[in-house]
Amino acid sequence: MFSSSIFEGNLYHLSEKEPQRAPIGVFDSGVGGLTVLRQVYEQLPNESIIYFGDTARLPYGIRSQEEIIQFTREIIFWMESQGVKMVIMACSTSSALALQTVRSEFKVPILGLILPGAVSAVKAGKRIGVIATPATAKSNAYKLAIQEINSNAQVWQVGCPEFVPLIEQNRIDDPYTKEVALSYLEPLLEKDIDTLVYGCTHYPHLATLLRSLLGESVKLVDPGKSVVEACNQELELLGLKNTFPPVPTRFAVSGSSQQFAQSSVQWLGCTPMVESVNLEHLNSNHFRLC
Ligand SMILES: N[C@@H](CCC(=O)O)C(=O)O
Repeated sequence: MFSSSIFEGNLYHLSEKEPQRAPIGVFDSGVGGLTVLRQVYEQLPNESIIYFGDTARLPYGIRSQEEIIQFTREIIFWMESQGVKMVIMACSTSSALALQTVRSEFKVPILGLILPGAVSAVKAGKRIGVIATPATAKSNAYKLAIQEINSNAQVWQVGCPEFVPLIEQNRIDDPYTKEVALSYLEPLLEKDIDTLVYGCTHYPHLATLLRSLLGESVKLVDPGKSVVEACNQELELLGLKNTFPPVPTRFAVSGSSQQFAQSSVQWLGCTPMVESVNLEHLNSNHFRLC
């Protein structure tokens, strides 16, 4: 039953009595992962979730690969200690720059956004634009994954350094955000793209604005939706789907819990209880030994 899992050779040996009841860990640098959480609520309503936002260290998109790998390790190490049965990297930057490295370092299955997003992009079109953080765009992760699936697909990527800070500051309706969005989309519109991939989980928060600038003909691909579909399949394959009533989502951040509670209320529709978690004590020593 396990043999067709993509985690073959890296199986999570669950020792608890009812592993299905364990939560799924979902993480991002900030509120971006809430767009993935929304998909989890829609597609996997029975699952319990631990959401972590690394708000003390965002934005990730201008960090080095070494930093992103280290932050990702610390978060997954913490999530494992909280007993998660699976981790969804709800962050394209971590998925692009850290997934390959950390997947072999942990027992817990870890899902990233790039491959599921690329599969959906290839189904949607052939002239594909990707908007992403500078680190993700520079990594070429989406472009390589898309062209590996369809070598005829044409892919143009644009790094969008201003989007994450604007979204985290809740400046979505600010005219300046529209100006910035137009400058990022213009080169893609000139290429006559038929599909646009949200190469960062923060960007679906700009869906209304982006749709108004793109017109109706360009298809929007949300890798967050695709990774949750993949998660559903993995849970099924591993016999880990929760059949019990879920517990309320636990929210944790590395920065100010109050600030996160305030900024996430508009996306969640309620004010969450948010814990502050200090990942510093998990620092390098443990990982140097790995
Ligand atoms: N949500 C982001 C992280 C962006 C950032 O912190 O720069 C991503 O998907 O890449």
